[in-house]
Amino acid sequence: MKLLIDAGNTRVKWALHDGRDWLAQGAVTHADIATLAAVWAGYPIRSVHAASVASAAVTAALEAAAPQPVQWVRSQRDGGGVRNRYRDPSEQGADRWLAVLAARELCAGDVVVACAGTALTVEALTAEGDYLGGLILPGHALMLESLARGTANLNRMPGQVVAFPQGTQDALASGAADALCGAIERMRRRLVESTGRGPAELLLTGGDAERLAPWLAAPLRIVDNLVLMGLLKMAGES
Ligand SMILES: Nc1ncnc2c1ncn2[C@@H]1O[C@H](COP(=O)(O)OP(=O)(O)O)[C@@H](O)[C@H]1O
Ligand SMILES: CC(C)(COP(=O)(O)O)[C@@H](O)C(=O)NCCC(=O)O
Ligand SMILES: [K+]
Repeated sequence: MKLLIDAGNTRVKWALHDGRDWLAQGAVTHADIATLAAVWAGYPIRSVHAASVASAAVTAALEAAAPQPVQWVRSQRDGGGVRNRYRDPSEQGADRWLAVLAARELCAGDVVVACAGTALTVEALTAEGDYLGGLILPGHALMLESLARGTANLNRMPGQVVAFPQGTQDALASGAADALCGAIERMRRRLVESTGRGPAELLLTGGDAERLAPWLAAPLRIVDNLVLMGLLKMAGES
């Protein structure tokens, strides 16, 4: 049985896979990583495969909780039928590379991969397996927090997402939605323009995927734990 771990900047997501099925999964905040040791001790785990974009303290806590040595995965130049066009893959968050690898498994055609977590990342992958690159933006919570912190008047709850906001709370909610979804839709349009083909698929994952989905133009597919799926793929090949 394999333990797969995706350590993001807000939460650690994990899952167990026995070679055929996903058996268990969970998510904890950084403060609760130590509680995972007792959970994982209940399973016959043979190997542990993990990706982290979090702090050294988080990776150390995961190594302490894991029942086997952790095999840390990093972004690569090539693999799984994908060529990474990032100038320096060692600079890139492993979660981004793994989401793209998983997208390659799920979609045969051109695809935009949006991971809505602490940050929003938006990746462009062609049918030929060219991962062209991607965007990094503040995620939904960070965007609102930065406005609350950096201004005198915007520390308030967001309202409704509407076309023409006529109050501060609606303006905040709608601004965040347009920034996040606008970035995704612009990337989707650029990918279509650069390939000259029909519409690209959109895969959406991360803790805010359900929040963003209603604001995005269809068609789109929400995939839970895309990064863990990419980890499983890499673990199988290693
Ligand atoms: N149970 C939860 N705990 C924390 N954040 C959550 C939860 N459910 C949804 N979210 C949302 O998901 C975001 C974090 O998504 P996640 O994919 O876990 O991020 P990361 O990979 O950066 O750790 C938060 O900013 C929050 O808006
Ligand atoms: C962009 C990220 C902050 C996203 O992190 P997350 O929202 O998943 O916590 C992370 O992938 C990261 O730190 N990347 C390094 C820089 C890069 O990918 O170019
Ligand atoms: K992300």
